[in-house]
Amino acid sequence: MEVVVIGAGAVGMLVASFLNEKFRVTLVVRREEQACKINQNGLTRINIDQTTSKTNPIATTKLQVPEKAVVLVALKYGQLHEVYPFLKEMNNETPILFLQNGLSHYEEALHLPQEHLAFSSCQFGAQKENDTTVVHRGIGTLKLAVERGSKDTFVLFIDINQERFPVEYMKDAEQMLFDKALLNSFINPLTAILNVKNGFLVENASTLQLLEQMYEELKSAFPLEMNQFTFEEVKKLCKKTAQNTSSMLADISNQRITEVDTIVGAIIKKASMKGHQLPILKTLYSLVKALEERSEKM
Ligand SMILES: NC(=O)C1=CN([C@@H]2O[C@H](COP(=O)(O)OP(=O)(O)OC[C@H]3O[C@@H](n4cnc5c(N)ncnc54)[C@H](OP(=O)(O)O)[C@@H]3O)[C@@H](O)[C@H]2O)C=CC1
Ligand SMILES: CC(C)(CO)C(=O)C(=O)O
Repeated sequence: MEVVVIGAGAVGMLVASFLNEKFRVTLVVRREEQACKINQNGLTRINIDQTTSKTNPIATTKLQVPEKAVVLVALKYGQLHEVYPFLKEMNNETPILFLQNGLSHYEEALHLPQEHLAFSSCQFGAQKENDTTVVHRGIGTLKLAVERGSKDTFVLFIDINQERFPVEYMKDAEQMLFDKALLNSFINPLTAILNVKNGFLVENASTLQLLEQMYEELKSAFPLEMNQFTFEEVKKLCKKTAQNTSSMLADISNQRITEVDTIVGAIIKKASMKGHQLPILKTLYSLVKALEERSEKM
């Protein structure tokens, strides 16, 4: 089986490096410079135990997918619109797996013509060190839910090292994405605003209290949806990815537009449709927007 990973950022490089231990992997990158570096030096993954693993995917800037390949989309939400036209024209039998956080891409992806479509919720931490090196910053499950088509098409992760890269198959893609957007709403805005790593949020008494208050606020807006969602899960993810720079903090630090709309904005919208206001989350949303605006002016 061949795998094509579109996007060689933190998640794309980490996932490609694990999959390349078993399959032929092509990484579609945006910059020629990154393609050359990966083709010359390979891809290096720094594992949690500080050991390194080297693989040799093929890197290219050409968006091409061979027959019988599975396509993984590892772009940020805001970058998806650049590849939708290509995905639409691709063979209908080519399976696509989306790896984004947030909710907005769910409905959009459903309009694609492909017969096999899946979504995932990545609970690991990944950080891009440079164009050829990715740091695994927290072992966490990659949850995968097949939205349509056959589950067998997406068994590609099954033989990957389960200790370092656990995978869990989920039934309901929309619920899975919603749960992850909730988790990200706790972690991402606060880490971006305070410029701290994920672990800080549960080590600091004031941020821990704020997380608890956010949990109560969200629970009163989504009592049924959060039936199985405990505060322990939030703490667990902060601890598991303690050393990670959240993707939102990485965006703010690099003066890029964040995914706050598809994550926090989408949760606020859902709550408001049910007649609930989320004052704490709305404040965090505005603060992240303020940081984005400040970057634009710099
Ligand atoms: N980082 C993390 O720990 C986690 C991230 N996620 C989610 O995973 C998704 C990806 O995030 P992450 O990997 O951190 O993001 P990054 O910004 O690190 O990676 C995005 C990559 O996409 C590349 N890119 C942009 N446009 C194109 C294009 N048209 N064709 C090919 N490549 C392109 C960028 O290239 P260039 O470098 O040239 O700009 C960049 O390397 C997000 O939705 C995020 O929320 C989920 C869990 C954990
Ligand atoms: C899992 C977590 C919180 C890791 O930082 C993440 O999803 C992100 O950074 O966007």
